[in-house]
Amino acid sequence: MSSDKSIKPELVLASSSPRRKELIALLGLPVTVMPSGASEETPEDWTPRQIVEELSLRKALAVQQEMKADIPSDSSIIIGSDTIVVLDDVIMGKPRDEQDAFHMLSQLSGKAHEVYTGVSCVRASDSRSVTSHRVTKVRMRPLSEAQISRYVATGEPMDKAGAYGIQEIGALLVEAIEGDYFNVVGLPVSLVAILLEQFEVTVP
Ligand SMILES: Cc1cn([C@H]2C[C@H](O)[C@@H](COP(=O)(O)OP(=O)(O)OP(=O)(O)O)O2)c(=O)[nH]c1=O
Repeated sequence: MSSDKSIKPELVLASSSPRRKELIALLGLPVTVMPSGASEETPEDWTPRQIVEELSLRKALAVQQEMKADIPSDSSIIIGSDTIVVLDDVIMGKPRDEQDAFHMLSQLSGKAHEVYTGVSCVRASDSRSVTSHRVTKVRMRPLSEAQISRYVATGEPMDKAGAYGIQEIGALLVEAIEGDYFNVVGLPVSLVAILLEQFEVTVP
């Protein structure tokens, strides 16, 4: 056994997502949750990669600014994340209302799309940041209008990009995925582990 000289910091999850909270626990480090009030507005001409990377950094930096009011622990690392669904050149965030959810699911029906998730880690003490993203391909089975209506009526789509949750009833709509499942759920945990290595933080 080698001696463990790695740093064990506190993680601060800059998110209100219950899925991200559950997933980050897999890293086995102490976690505090501080939802970020950062704006999710982006310019029309940004690429999917730009959107998820910039927004994840924006969310983490907003929480870092808030933490300055408290006494920041030097070893705290703030983690921000953002997920979008991309169908050809259509970018889908969370639906505005049930009608929007129905429209998104009608577009996704019977086709493959990409889920982009950005992750940003910001060190509280000096604002050093590392940011990256992952892409997962998801193919949905063809859905009838009645099936989409019934799914929308469950209320599940409303807080999720692309109006579905692969980890819940939305699993029944998905035919195949290619890539990181956790990326679709909203936090690619192995990418978080890779980014944390940049701060000499090792996790199992
Ligand atoms: C595609 C898909 C998305 N999602 C979720 C992940 C994200 O929580 C959400 C996309 O919205 P985001 O804006 O990425 O995140 P959020 O508003 O839920 O939380 P915060 O900004 O505070 O971190 O969609 C699923 O839970 N399952 C899925 O299958």
